[in-house]
Amino acid sequence: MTVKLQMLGTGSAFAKRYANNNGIISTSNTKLFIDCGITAPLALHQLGLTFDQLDGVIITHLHGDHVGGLEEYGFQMMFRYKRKPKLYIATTLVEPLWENTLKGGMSQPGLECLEDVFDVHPLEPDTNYAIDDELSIRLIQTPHIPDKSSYSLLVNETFFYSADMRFQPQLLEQLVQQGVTSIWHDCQLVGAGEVHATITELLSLPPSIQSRVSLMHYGDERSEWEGRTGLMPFIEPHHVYTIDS
Ligand SMILES: Nc1ccn([C@@H]2O[C@@H]3COP(=O)(O)O[C@H]3[C@H]2O)c(=O)n1
Ligand SMILES: [Zn+2]
Ligand SMILES: [Zn+2]
Repeated sequence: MTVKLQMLGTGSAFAKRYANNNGIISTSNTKLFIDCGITAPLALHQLGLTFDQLDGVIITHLHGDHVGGLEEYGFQMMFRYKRKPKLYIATTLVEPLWENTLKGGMSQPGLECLEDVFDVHPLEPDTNYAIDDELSIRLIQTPHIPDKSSYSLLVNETFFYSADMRFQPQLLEQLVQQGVTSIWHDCQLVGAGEVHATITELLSLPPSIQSRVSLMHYGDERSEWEGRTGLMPFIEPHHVYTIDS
């Protein structure tokens, strides 16, 4: 059983050297986007892939660097490939994704709700969902923007993908105690960490946690930080990682 994860990009929302922090998670049967942000359609093309080569998408929250590519994804699947992609998303985000993000661009006669475009699979947090025989996903609600729902992903009980979240050392400790062996964490390299964990905060983690952490969702200043991130390597865009070995 091998689950692979390849990042289309590893950049922060404002990064220009790195595409949005979106991934492709795959098993022998299934290939899904993890988020589909503004730069995802171009990043996918640059990897030599097309939308019909994926089965669907898992969404973590409604910022543009995570959902800004969904209009093109939905339209390409509808008009070019004639198939509804799967959309795995927290129940709380189903209505706002349509009403606040997609409706303005996508609504027309026959396209009146999210289900008209996607095969929607609403997910409850703290519940494991078997995507296929090799892949289970659990959403964990984590703090990002006050009063806006945002979710991290726990994959096969062993891999934690923060998506966008503020520093939560107790949660990270608890996850490791429960058997998580690998943590991919968003990382703000410059400035105060009002909505993301900062590199300073992450460097305060004990070695037992740091040794499991890799850094993603970083800014264009990454090169200035090479060798200065403790035990935590940067995730490389486009590299194919095996995440549950
Ligand atoms: N309260 C907020 C809201 C947003 N932001 C910035 O906007 C970005 C949106 O995408 P993100 O990846 O969540 O990162 C957010 C912050 O850079 C921010 O800095 N403070
Ligand atoms: Zn983001
Ligand atoms: Zn965000």
